[in-house]
Formats: sequence, C-alpha cells, structure tokens
Amino acid sequence: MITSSLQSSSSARAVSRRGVARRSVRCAAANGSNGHRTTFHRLIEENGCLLLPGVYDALSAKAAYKQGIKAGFVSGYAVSATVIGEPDLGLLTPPEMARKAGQISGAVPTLPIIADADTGGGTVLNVQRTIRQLITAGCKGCFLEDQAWPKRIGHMRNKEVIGMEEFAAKIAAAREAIGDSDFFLVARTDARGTSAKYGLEEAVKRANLYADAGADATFVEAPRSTEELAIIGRETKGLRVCNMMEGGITPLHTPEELKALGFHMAVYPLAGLYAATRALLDVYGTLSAKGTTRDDMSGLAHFDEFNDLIGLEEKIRTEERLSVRDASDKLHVRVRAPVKELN
Ligand SMILES: C[C@@](O)(CC(=O)O)C(=O)O
Ligand SMILES: [Mg+2]
Repeated sequence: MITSSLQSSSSARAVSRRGVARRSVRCAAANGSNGHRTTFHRLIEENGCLLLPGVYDALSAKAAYKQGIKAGFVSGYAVSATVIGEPDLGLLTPPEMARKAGQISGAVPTLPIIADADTGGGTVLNVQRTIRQLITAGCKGCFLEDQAWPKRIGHMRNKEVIGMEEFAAKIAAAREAIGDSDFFLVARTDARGTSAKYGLEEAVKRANLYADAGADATFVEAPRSTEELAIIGRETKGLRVCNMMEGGITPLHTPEELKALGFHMAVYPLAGLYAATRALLDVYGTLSAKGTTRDDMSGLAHFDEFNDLIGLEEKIRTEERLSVRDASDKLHVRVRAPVKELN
C-alpha cells in the first residue's frame, strides 16, 4: 500500500545525511523551496491549478498569449520536432533548448515560461550549466527528470530511471545553481512508466524524496487512471504537476478537475504542436492535390489576423517615429540635429 511513511525511507535519510536540507510540506504555493517566492508560485496561488500549454517557438507563444494563456511550457518533445525534426529521444541538446527558450521569452516577455530540461544533460555539473543557461534565456522555471540515458518520451515503453539518490543530488545541484533567481524547479519521475520494474509506489517515494531535495514541485509522469492521479494527489508532498498528453496514457482532465485531485499545474505540452501539424498536413495536402488554396481558406489565418498577431502595425509605427521620409517617400533613419556648440 502507498503511504506517506515512504517519505522516511532509508534513501531519503541517505540524501539528508549528504547535507540536502529536509523541507517541510508546502500545502499552498506560498513560497519557493529556498524560501523565496517565484513568478510560478504567484501564478499557482492566483489560479489554483495553472494551465500550462506547450509552446515551441515565438509564434506559438504569441498565439497562446493572445488567447489569454498565462504561462507556457517549452516542451522538449515539441522543440525537438520543430527545431531538428527528430523524435524526443534525447537528441535535442540543452543549449539548443536554451536558445529556443530565449527566442520565446524575448518575443513574448509577458508570457512566463517553464522549459523542459530533460535529464539536465549529464552529471550534476551539466545540470548546473543547463539551469544557468535557462535562467539567462529568461525562463522562469524548468522540468528536470530522472530518466536514464538515452531518455524517452514519458508515455513510451522501455524507459529506465537512474537511482533516486543520484537524481536527488541533481535536484540539490539545480537548487544551488538557481540561488536567488526567480526560477521554479519541477522534479519529474518516470518510475511509473518503467513497465515491470517499478510502479506507482516507487514513483511516489521518489517524488517525495525529490521534494525533500529542493524541488518546488514534483511531477509523477504517466499515471494510468484517475484513481492513480488521486493517489499521487494524496500521497506526494507539496506542489504537483500533471501532464495531459493527447494520445498518452493518462486520462485528460481540466485544471478544475485536477485541482480537486490535488494538482497545481496542468500541462498540455503537445496540443499546439499537434494542432499546427494537423493544419500543415491539411494545407500542404490541399496544395499538393489542387495546386491552390483558393477554394477553401477556412483552415488558414487571415492576412490581417496574422499581421495583427505578430504586431506588424506597432513595428511600422515605431519605424515611422524613428525615421524620416525623403521626397520619393523612402524611409531613412532620423539623424539627430548636431548639438549646438557652447563657447
Ligand atoms: C512533457 C514532455 O516531456 C513529453 C513527455 O515525455 O511526456 C514534453 O517534452 O513535452
Ligand atoms: Mg520532455
């Protein structure tokens, strides 16, 4: 049976012995693991259960923000697919993720983002470098997972996890790298999905150890039923993340339903990617078959709608404010009048 007494397992004690401070249970989103309040603690407090759709580039982030989304998840699965055209099997590198996250936060600074740090890229040293790169890129948090290399998609078979103490040390390393930065650390365990080897009990045990090691929230990946979600909501400490992947193992729920089950963040990592992919397949199929889109443009954004989304008018106004037109109506950079010399 799963009970919270698992929290005092010998593994947890071993990590504490190594100097990782034991944290008290955080029922509400009041403060971060090191006592300070991050953007994501505030957002969770304001929203109860924060909806976090996946965004994978500047455009998808702009679309999400325009539709009233308050925060985004930069999905490793989606960035791997869109940047290098590869499945989410650890081929995307941490600097590639940081670069994409930086483009997103630069384009939509009003949309706080949490990036997928996957396994952190190697040892505790790689984890610290990855965290610092994500902070520099403007991210407000990350997910770090305990999968063994090579990592796999959370809802795939044949996953492996590293030792729980080894991963707790990575969480402690991440916490140290975060310092006082406004950065929310989510510890993910993939133990539930390791077929015959481990089950939900192991995943709960790991989540609690990772909370003790310094994570702001925990994320048990790939629960198989609403009953399992309820167990995670009851048996794990502190703030909890839930992954809602269309076509995955876990039944889909709204943030309100997940809140009632004890969760604080509802991630829909692939909804945008899958919607865009459907639209691309459809329009290229139409072009391939008919050679034109003129008969049906219902699946396309309108010219004006698109230009509005990416802020064309505002850029034109800025350009005009900072430029002058010559006699032939060409724009030139406005040159400041020379400062009058004082004698
Ligand atoms: C959430 C995810 O990590 C996919 C997964 O492994 O479940 C992502 O990259 O979107
Ligand atoms: Mg991922």
